[in-house]
Amino acid sequence: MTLLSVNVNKIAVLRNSRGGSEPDILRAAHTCIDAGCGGITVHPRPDQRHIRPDDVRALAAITRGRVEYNIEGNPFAGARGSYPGLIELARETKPTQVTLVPDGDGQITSDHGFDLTRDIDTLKPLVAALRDIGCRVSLFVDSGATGFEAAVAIGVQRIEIYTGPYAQAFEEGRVQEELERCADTARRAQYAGLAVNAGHDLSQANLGTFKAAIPGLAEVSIGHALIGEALYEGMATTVRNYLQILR
Ligand SMILES: CC(=O)[C@@H](O)[C@H](O)COP(=O)(O)O
Ligand SMILES: NCC(=O)COP(=O)(O)O
Repeated sequence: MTLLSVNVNKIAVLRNSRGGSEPDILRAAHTCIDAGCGGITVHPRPDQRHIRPDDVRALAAITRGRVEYNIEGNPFAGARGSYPGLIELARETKPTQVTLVPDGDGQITSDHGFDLTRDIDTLKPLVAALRDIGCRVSLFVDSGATGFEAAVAIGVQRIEIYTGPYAQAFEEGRVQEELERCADTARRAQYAGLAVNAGHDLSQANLGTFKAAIPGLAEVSIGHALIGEALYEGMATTVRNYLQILR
């Protein structure tokens, strides 16, 4: 069974749009956990547009001993600002897994993975620091990535395949080539000794096809589509509840 880790960034986007504490990110996480998800994911960014350091800490407390906790981000992000930084947050909160992602500070969302051949020396001390803290370490990579043996040699345990291009291809009805690229990437990573996660723009529409093509897929982290779908699927009940009050 592939573990579903729900990314709750978008709950925080909504909350931050008004200030205050609604919608409550912890209530949302509890709801996902009670519904049976296997993990909660956050991707704090240095501009704190959604997940803030206090959210990272509070979610660590409610996930501990119940489900996996996955913190994603660029370890160098906000290096010059007041944002505590990914490694410091991991040291404080001890998540199950840290997924390193090579985002720029102001990037609107993640849109590429590491080049393992070029980035491996930079990653080495970070991976070591995270392993010392006791976190599983995963690296965000594009389909078609190479250099998995080198990643294993520095202590990396998983990759997360960036599925944005897969989701785009699926929507455009030309999925086969990108799906095969993802499957080949997963096979090579597994052969090198890495477990394989996947994420970005996965949805109820495109997830089944992806899972069927990737034997042994360990985890998917899903936020944007899942939160949007939850709005649609919960909307009718909520409207009916309001109408009941107004009778
Ligand atoms: C690494 C990845 O694909 C996700 O974490 C995605 O970037 C979500 O981040 P945002 O919610 O900030 O777009
Ligand atoms: N790692 C991917 C993730 O956490 C969620 O990405 P998305 O579903 O918000 O695109």
